[in-house]
Amino acid sequence: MSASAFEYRDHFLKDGEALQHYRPGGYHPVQIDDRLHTRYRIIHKLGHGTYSTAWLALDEQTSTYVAIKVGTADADKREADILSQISAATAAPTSEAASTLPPVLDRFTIDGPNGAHPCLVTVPARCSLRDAKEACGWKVFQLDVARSLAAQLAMAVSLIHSQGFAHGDLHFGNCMLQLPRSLDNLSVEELYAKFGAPELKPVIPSNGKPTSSVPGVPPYVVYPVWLGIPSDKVTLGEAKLLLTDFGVAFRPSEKSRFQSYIPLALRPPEAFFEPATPLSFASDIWSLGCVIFELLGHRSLIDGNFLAPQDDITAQQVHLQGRLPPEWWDKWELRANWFDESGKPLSNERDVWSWDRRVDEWVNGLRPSCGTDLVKDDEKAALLELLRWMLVWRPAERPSADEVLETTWMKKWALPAYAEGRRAWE
Ligand SMILES: Nc1ncnc2c1ncn2[C@@H]1O[C@H](COP(=O)(O)OP(=O)(O)OP(=O)(O)O)[C@@H](O)[C@H]1O
Repeated sequence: MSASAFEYRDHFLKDGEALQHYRPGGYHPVQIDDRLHTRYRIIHKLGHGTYSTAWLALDEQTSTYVAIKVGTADADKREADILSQISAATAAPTSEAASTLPPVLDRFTIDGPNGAHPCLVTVPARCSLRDAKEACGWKVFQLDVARSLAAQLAMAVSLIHSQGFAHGDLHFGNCMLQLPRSLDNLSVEELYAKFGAPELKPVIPSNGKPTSSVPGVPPYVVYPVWLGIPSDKVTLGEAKLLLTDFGVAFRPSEKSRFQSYIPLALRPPEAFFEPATPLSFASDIWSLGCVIFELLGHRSLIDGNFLAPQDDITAQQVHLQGRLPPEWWDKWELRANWFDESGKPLSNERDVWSWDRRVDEWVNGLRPSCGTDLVKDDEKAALLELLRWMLVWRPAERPSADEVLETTWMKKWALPAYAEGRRAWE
């Protein structure tokens, strides 16, 4: 019997991994209280992605909690290598940016019914920035918190780039908030009392008849634990970033990468208009600009869920940055649906969202109602100067991550907020 012959007993299971991925080459059927690599006791589920399930485990040798990312058997196995290479090169204690990357605490392979699964042991995070925002009605961060996180993210990207790697998947779901180490003071029972014990959803054959289970399919799936916090409640002292998911990171100098894996709304335009030109560090800079906006705003810079077509995304980008370079403009087949030949939008003025409008309404619009500071005019001007540069059409004209850190907005607003936050961590 294959995994497709199974379903959850609870048909409305949200946040559960799709059962059909429990198949040869897919997920490993991890269960609560499993002991991995003889020392890691599985305590709870943290989440799942396309290529992994992630688990909270107790390291019985050190009595600390760790996160274990258990890859699918067909996952690219290089993530731990890449992280190890970057952290080996940044072991210098002076590298503040190194604390924004997950340490590789251990790595091993599990041989299971679905194949050999790479396992990466690292620190557990509190929640992603996306989940923190989802948990907040206003979908905002306090202004200083947003500034500090933006500085840390730019520092993390600068560090990765300095080691020759591009991240390739910079988005809100891969930016996490660090968890205070005080979690280690909790026993497993106390942790369950505080955050909830694992909720198990039985997996049953779709014909409903009891049958012996298939080794590659777990007898139950687990709801992920919520260790997180609503975005507006994050204090400056708690705003410690962890940039995760190096599953598609790459070294542009070693191997050309043409395909972008990043969600369309944050995907740089060269991925669409120049599919035969390799992506590079500048592609991360475009996405970083989008994430910085999203940190400050209650909405993403480019409006687009996974259903939004590429042309709709391109049209919004043109509303922001003006006419495309001529060779791209000519290549854009559906251009005439949105713009005349001169680049003038065909839609109503109220449907055209300029940089100014996006900052006034999407960054500042809700801030008075939820009692957080506004981005004032001098900061807005510096922020727009930075974002316009990061989202320049031609990749070669975008700033490097180091240049981003040298801009007025970073030096006058983001880095000072980060420095103030650091004092609260110590
Ligand atoms: N260190 C961690 N601490 C807490 N949760 C984590 C951690 N690492 C991963 N997760 C959770 O597991 C999920 C999957 O992780 P990740 O995005 O790294 O996996 P992936 O399979 O590479 O996903 P993608 O579909 O983005 O390629 C994350 O969205 C997050 O909820």
